[in-house]
Amino acid sequence: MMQQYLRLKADFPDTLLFYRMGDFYEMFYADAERAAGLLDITLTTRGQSAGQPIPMAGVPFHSVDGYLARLIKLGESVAICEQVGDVATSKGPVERKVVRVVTPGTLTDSELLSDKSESLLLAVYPGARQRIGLAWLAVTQGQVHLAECAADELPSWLERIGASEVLVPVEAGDAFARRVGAVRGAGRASTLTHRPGFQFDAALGRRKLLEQLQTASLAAWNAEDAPLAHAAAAALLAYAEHTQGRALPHVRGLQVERAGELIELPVATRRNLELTQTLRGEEAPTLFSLLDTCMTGMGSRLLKTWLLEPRRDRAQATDRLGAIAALREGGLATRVRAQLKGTSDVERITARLALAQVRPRELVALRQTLQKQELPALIQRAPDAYLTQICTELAPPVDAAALLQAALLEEPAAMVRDGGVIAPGLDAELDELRAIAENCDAFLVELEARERARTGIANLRVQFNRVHGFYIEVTQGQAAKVPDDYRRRQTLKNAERFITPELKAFEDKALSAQERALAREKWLYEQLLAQLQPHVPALTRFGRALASLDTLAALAERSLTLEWHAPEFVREPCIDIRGGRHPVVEARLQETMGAPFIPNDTALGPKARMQIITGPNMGGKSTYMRQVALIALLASVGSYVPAASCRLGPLDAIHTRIGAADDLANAQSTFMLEMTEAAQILHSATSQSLVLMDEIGRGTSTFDGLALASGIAAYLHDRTQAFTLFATHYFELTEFPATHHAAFNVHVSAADTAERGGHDIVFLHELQPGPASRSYGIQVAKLAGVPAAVVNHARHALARLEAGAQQAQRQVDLFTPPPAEDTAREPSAVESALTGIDPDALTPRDALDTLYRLKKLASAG
Ligand SMILES: Nc1ncnc2c1ncn2[C@@H]1O[C@H](COP(=O)(O)OP(=O)(O)OP(=O)(O)O)[C@@H](O)[C@H]1O
Repeated sequence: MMQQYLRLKADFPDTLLFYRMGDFYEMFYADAERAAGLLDITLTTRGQSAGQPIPMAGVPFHSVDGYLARLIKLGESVAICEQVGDVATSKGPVERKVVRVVTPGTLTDSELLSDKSESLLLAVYPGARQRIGLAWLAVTQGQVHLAECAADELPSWLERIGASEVLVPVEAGDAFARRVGAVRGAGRASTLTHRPGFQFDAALGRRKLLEQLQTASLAAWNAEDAPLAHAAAAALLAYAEHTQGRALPHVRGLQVERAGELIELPVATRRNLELTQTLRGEEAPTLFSLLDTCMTGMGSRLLKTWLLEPRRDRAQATDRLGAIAALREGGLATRVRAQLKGTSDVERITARLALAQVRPRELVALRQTLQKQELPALIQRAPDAYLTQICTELAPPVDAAALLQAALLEEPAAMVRDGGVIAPGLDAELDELRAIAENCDAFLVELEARERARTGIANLRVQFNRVHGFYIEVTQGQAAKVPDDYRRRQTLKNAERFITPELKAFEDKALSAQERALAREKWLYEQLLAQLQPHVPALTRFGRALASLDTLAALAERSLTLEWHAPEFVREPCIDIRGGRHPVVEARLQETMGAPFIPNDTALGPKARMQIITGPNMGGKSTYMRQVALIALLASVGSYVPAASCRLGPLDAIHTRIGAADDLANAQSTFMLEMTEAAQILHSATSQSLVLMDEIGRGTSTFDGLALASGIAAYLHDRTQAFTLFATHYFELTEFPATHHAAFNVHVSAADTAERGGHDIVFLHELQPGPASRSYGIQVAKLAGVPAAVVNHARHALARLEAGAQQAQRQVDLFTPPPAEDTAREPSAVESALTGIDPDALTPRDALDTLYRLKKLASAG
């Protein structure tokens, strides 16, 4: 057995091997030690190897899912090795095989996956000339994504995709693997898996893609000319198949992603805007948690993708807005959502069906969803092209529903191996075998009565247990009375157990009937899955249509409940918002204090591109800036927005630089991080980007900070010309608009409360034109509970500082551009002459002449 184990283990050196032995999965040697540590299970030993006991640890097979979940969370992969041979007939250890490998990027079990997010597998192939090929998929979805990028763009792609597991060629080297491994997507590190370089083969990848898509060309997807992505796809598909132990018949879609098509949302932006995670890493409250009232997991997952992948082109967003408008009419969204309630996760169930991993109860859930016919009727008359298209895709494959109806019990067992899954009437043989097993009880009662009469033993009992099978039990006192045809099976303290030829014959028949019924059910279930395979593409389409409808209906419901309005897309560059609100802050205010959110307007256009925002701490600057970004994002996604109206011009990116905690993990100081993020923005923002700068420069000394902030503002204003919201505490910056035509001052208002002698403050949260008149730091400190002595001290110190500053009357002009560096200066006559001289070619006489000439030139210059 150990030889068999070691042979199997040799194919999975870096993966924990769960080796099935009876009711347990066992691990040996280093695997056992590692798993014992990770799972906190007992480490024992079994047998010996080279005189040493072999370490062993195991988990019961019926609770394996819980252990798998924990290992996968820790980034481990597990190869599941099952007994595939017949225990009864095999000589030596029963044949075993690794049936699937569970890895972080290829999960399919519903127990291991989150309902609301995908687990993605990504392959990265570094090609020639600093180009990189990327291919990724979720095994539970039907689509492969391809992309190619320059080497320096790789980190942002990795962050955006946020894969759970990344495949890299072994040959790419440690430095490359470290670079890939260092990037954290979606707030977590991905597991890095090395694959042999030959698997990253472009020709093979193209062929595999053609096979998956069942077509002769990739041209329809615009994917012919992407050899590096094809190479990545080869490794991706090979690995996905390897882990599932079979082909992936449900993967039938392809999408090529090009950097320029999406609105760029760098990781800092996603984090700062708290799109799917709060700054503290929690799931709520975020924009996603506020929006996600979807009725199904597939709807929620689709909504998340929509939120994170808005397109620059507005066609898709316009379609969605049209559908939402139609769903808002006459309570249609409410009726659709009522129908969607209780809908099963068709997308995942279909994927698991395609991989033959689907459980009976999932199929019953699918059947119920397929049998619901009301949805198409509900939306078919809605006057919207997108909804009409969804409606045609919502026609479920009727044959699949019929197959499921005929084959499965109403409430089947959880596992096929337990039996009790297949409906009566499907298969005559199964029905017969079941009848035998069910008639057992009647036969036994009858046999007991007969044997009591024959032997005269009144307390004789016919019984069954798993170890000994059927037996007749007689107490010790009566044992002498048993007839000759009784054979002793077991002797207990107070009783003897016997078997008779008749009972033995019955036992053989009953047990084998039960066993055969189980085997028959398993076979019938496999047949059912095979019969359902042709319906996989239709089911995939059906699932996608349900998910889209669910997402749209949720957005419609949100827009009604939260009183949002449709945005308008325009060609001219502008961000024009009336009565804009921050949706998450507004919801929280309402929940916690029942207080209203103060709406604010934003008017950015070619002549007014930059707002310099001042005002007290706690005044609402950050909230205001984020709300503008969120409204622009929501509009681009194709959702209604928290504003009375919104006109939005072209948008290619949303950049944010907002103070965050030190990134200690990456050993960067706050200031270093601040400048790195600022540098990235200055390099990549364009005149169609929206840039949020919150208190840039505050991480260093006042003069340094102010100087840098003014430099950055000038660069964004003059060169980048992006729409910029620039919040600052440097009052000096309120002078900036005086010399920069497209910049203007606004401030969040606050008022002194007169009744307390002007020493307290109320925040009005209203955005008003012009600079703030003064700062309120000391009042805010007082509000925060800083001791009165400190506040008093500060107030006096402030008065002295302000008086001193007035006396000095500094006249530093921060915004005059620095003198241009004299790089383009013409060379002087002497320099030109010097360039023309070749000293090695000069005779002493020439040299002397040249010297006189140069001297003359110099004096002339
Ligand atoms: N428009 C608004 N209406 C109602 N309440 C608001 C509004 N804007 C902000 N607030 C409230 O004020 C709090 C502080 O807002 P915010 O963090 O935006 O202030 P800030 O000016 O950026 O402060 P700091 O300069 O200290 O970062 C918010 O948490 C919110 O509760």
